[in-house]
Amino acid sequence: MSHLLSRPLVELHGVVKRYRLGGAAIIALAGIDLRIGAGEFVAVWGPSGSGKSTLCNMIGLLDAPTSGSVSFRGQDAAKLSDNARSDLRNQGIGFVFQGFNLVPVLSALENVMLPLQIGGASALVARDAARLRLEQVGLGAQLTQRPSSLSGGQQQRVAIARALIGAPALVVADEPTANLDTANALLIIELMRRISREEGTTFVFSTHDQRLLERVDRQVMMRDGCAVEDRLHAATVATPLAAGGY
Ligand SMILES: Nc1ncnc2c1ncn2[C@@H]1O[C@H](COP(=O)(O)OP(=O)(O)OP(=O)(O)O)[C@@H](O)[C@H]1O
Repeated sequence: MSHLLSRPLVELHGVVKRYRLGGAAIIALAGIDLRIGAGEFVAVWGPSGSGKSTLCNMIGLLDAPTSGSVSFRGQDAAKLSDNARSDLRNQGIGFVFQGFNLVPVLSALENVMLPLQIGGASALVARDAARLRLEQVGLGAQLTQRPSSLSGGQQQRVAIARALIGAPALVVADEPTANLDTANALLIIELMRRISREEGTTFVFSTHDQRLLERVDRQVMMRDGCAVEDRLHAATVATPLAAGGY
């Protein structure tokens, strides 16, 4: 789907993020303009320190820019109260992290149920929805297992199921494959892309692994806080590795 034709879900205008470290100013983002449409599958690529995580935090409304604006579903995040911004984020955006961030004492099912229960859903409703999501990511047989008994790839699939449990329009994944081997990294990307295609969910993930870029529709290349390249790309589909993988 073209980012020029599709309705923008996220819009960044002139986004600058500056940090102070001692007396020095660090420019993490140097003025980013970006429009991400509904249903796009986007990789943010760049070397260490180029600003990928900072950009993900902006897109996910986890952090505010020093200057410039970030809008989600047409709403300028800076013009919302803290509560309204949290509501917008909680209802519209799911997150996946490099370290999976699962609760160790909870089962896979309980981990995925958690966001719905925090949002006020009954255990019955949350359990049914979580089971469906875990089946969708190929973990229907691992519902009662704790994270420590799952592989890294399986833990990240639980985290993806958890990110999707509220049916968000956008999933932001900061280096979701950094702790995985290549085979599992590719499976995770294929899984996210399949869900994006099936449900129209927008995915934005960061990576420093260039090999993953051929699996995405759009590549945003970061260098020194700037988006130096933003291009559409005909993604390679279904590899033998991914077929039947989960
Ligand atoms: N909280 C912070 N305080 C000070 N400087 C920061 C902070 N967060 C990020 N930076 C700096 O901003 C720049 C961009 O960091 P960022 O983490 O966004 O890059 P990255 O591309 O995600 O790097 P990596 O691949 O290593 O995670 C770096 O120079 C980093 O040191």
